[in-house]
Amino acid sequence: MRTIEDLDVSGKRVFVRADLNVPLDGDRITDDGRIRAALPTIEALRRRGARVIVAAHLGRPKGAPDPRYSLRPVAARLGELLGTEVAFATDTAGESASAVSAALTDGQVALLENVRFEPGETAKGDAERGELADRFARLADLYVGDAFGAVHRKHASVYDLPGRLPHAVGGLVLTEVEVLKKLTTDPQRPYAVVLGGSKVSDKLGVIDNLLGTADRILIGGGMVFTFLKAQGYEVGASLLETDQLDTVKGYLERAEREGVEIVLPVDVVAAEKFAADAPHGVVDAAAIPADRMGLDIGPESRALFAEKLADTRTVFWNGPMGVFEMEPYAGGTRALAQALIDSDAFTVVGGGDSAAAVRALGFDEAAFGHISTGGGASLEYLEGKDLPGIDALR
Ligand SMILES: Nc1ncnc2c1ncn2[C@@H]1O[C@H](COP(=O)(O)OP(=O)(O)OP(=O)(O)O)[C@@H](O)[C@H]1O
Ligand SMILES: O=C(O)[C@H](O)COP(=O)(O)O
Repeated sequence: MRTIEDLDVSGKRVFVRADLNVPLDGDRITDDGRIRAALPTIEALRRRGARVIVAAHLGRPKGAPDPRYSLRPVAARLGELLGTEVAFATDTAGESASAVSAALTDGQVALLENVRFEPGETAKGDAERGELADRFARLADLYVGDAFGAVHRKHASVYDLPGRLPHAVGGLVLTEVEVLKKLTTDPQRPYAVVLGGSKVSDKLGVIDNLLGTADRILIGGGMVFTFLKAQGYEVGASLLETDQLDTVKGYLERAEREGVEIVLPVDVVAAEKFAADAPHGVVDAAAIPADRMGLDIGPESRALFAEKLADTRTVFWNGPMGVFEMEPYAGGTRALAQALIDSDAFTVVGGGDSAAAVRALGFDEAAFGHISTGGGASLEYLEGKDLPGIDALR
């Protein structure tokens, strides 16, 4: 793969696909980690006189403009971090984008509005994605793929556009891949993987592959309930992927056959509703009341998870253990982060929300081996799957 050093960027318009999918509270950015991670590539291009057009997605809007998912606050933060004004295009590949791109001078930076406001970005059909990629291609001379968190998405700005412009891989993608490679090629053992979060169906598939490589798999977060249900327990109003129950039963059987330990919580913090002020309490994982939802792993589970991590040499963690954004359900994630710090393992934390949780709960990033910007992306890398956003850059 060509790197940005291999491109002659001076005076050229360079389309940089970054992952700026940051958590927001209204229009306030609650964690800017992904914006910071995108800076080195943008700064390197600016220094060399490129006209930088940054494109990114935010959340999962439905292929049409939606003010809740506007990247405008991200443009402002990016400008603050770069110490220069960032022009903002109010559309993604329309008149505003063309005008902003045409007005850039050497070293200037612009951000396009959320690429997922265009239905073509996430379209299944090649033709529809291709049509949008053609419009993107008219905005720029060169392409740099640096959105590590989105490389597992076969989307127009990630997968189709690089085929239409001379392209290179960005430094963030290179760094991420280098670290994750260590986990796929002969990790030091015991090797444990901790899975949580809420994108359950996106992430369950990784377990199939992990059963062949990890020694222990610890399950927390919203992922727990599909496992508990598969074991025959009631999970009340908790997050549940009913159509995955058979798959999960298969994982549990295979784990047993192959001697891989799957560690599930023994207690959970269950609440009457998805709210910080809802009545809540610790219940047995095998007896979640019908009107309650599990929003965190309980104290006994935290101790159990810490014990299962204490002797590990390598740990990959993706997905918060609970709804850490609300203090009553942050304890599990806090305890897990502490257990990783207390172990002697090489630790990799993957995922936008997982990394945000570590920072929001006040941990020092340097206490972890690596904090990856990719959640689903890093899992798919570990699964050994083809990543469209990397394949397209080869
Ligand atoms: N028990 C639970 N019920 C519902 N939501 C939960 C539960 N536990 C954790 N979550 C939520 O999971 C979300 C994070 O999940 P996600 O799978 O997106 O994590 P990530 O891998 O770090 O991020 P990404 O894949 O987006 O990079 C958090 O917002 C958290 O509130
Ligand atoms: O948050 C992420 O994992 C990436 O930004 C990709 O987002 P997506 O899961 O909505 O494609």
